[in-house]
Amino acid sequence: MNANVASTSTNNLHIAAFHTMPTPHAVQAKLPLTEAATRTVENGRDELIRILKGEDKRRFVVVGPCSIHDPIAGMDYARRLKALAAEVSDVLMLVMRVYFEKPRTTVGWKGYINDPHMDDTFRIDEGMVLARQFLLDVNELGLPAGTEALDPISPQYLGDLIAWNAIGARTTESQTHREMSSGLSTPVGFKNATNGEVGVAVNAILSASRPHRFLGISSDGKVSIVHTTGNPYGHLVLRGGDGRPNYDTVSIALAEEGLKKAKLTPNIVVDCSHANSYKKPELQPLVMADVISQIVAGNRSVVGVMIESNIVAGNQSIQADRSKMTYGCSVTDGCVDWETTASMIRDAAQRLRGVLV
Ligand SMILES: O=C[C@H](O)[C@H](O)COP(=O)(O)O
Ligand SMILES: C=C(OP(=O)(O)O)C(=O)O
Repeated sequence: MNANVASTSTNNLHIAAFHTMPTPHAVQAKLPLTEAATRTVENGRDELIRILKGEDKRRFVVVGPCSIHDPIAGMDYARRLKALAAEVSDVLMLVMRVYFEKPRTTVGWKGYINDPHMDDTFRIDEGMVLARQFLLDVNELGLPAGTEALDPISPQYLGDLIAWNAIGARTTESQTHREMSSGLSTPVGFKNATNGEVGVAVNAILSASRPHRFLGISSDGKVSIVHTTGNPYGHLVLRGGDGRPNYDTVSIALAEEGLKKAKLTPNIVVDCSHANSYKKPELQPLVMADVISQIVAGNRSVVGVMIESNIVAGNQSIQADRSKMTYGCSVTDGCVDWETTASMIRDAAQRLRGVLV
């Protein structure tokens, strides 16, 4: 690592250091994609695309911790989810939420890549390798992974291991994220804004579907002009906003109308967490049950749901003394516990059997 700042009287006044990162190619060479992981990523993306095209009548569920902070607990969760995925695969496709980058309302821990040791040492170089190892392990189990694409450079390091990307509520309106999405290799779910505005996500889907030219990095770490071809698999994620849910039948009908007006396929994912459950994780089962009722009643636009779930319910603060922390409990948003998650998914599968069209 080096640390030098070429500052002048007008430049880099607030930058203390530049530490060089290993290139994406170097990180990938250290932890290469295996055959089993490649199969999981390719099959996961294909299944998602078939669901988005209406060729596969199942629905997908992006489910897992609000953020990964402990890879041992994360893999414990992944193994449970893999077994559950096999049980419900006739009607539901499960994608594990593997979120490493947290967009904060103000400040706070920004995730496993930014600060993997959770002690403000900010070893992004180590975090990137640890995140890649975790994604490899999840994919080798045969479980596809979904993540939030927040940092526009990270996909060059990790994108080959991701089956589904989200653009978050705080960045759906950002040109940088729309440009990045236009080049991502996966289907991308754009969330409505934190104030509940859905139009920005519809605009994001349109923007990302077109080719763009912008500044980025190549796999050998060179600043480059990136040429993208456009992403045809953008869809809408309703997460509620401004303290109000938006998964009810009227909100979904309005969202469908907005997508159709923009000449987009009305594909909607409902995030059972965030403002849809007033940030009370214990309300997520009610949201999910309501959305499943809409599908059972004939709704075709809801293609998936998202659940924030962990081994243990709720959340906890990060403590310097790790022995005081609860295993398998979120350090960001509160989650439902494993038992609740399994029964939400089993109930949904039970109700969907025989009714999916
Ligand atoms: O899902 C994650 C959080 O809602 C998001 O990162 C914002 O978190 P914060 O409001 O605690 O910063
Ligand atoms: C940050 C998240 O959600 P949102 O962008 O909807 O706030 C998340 O799902 O982790």
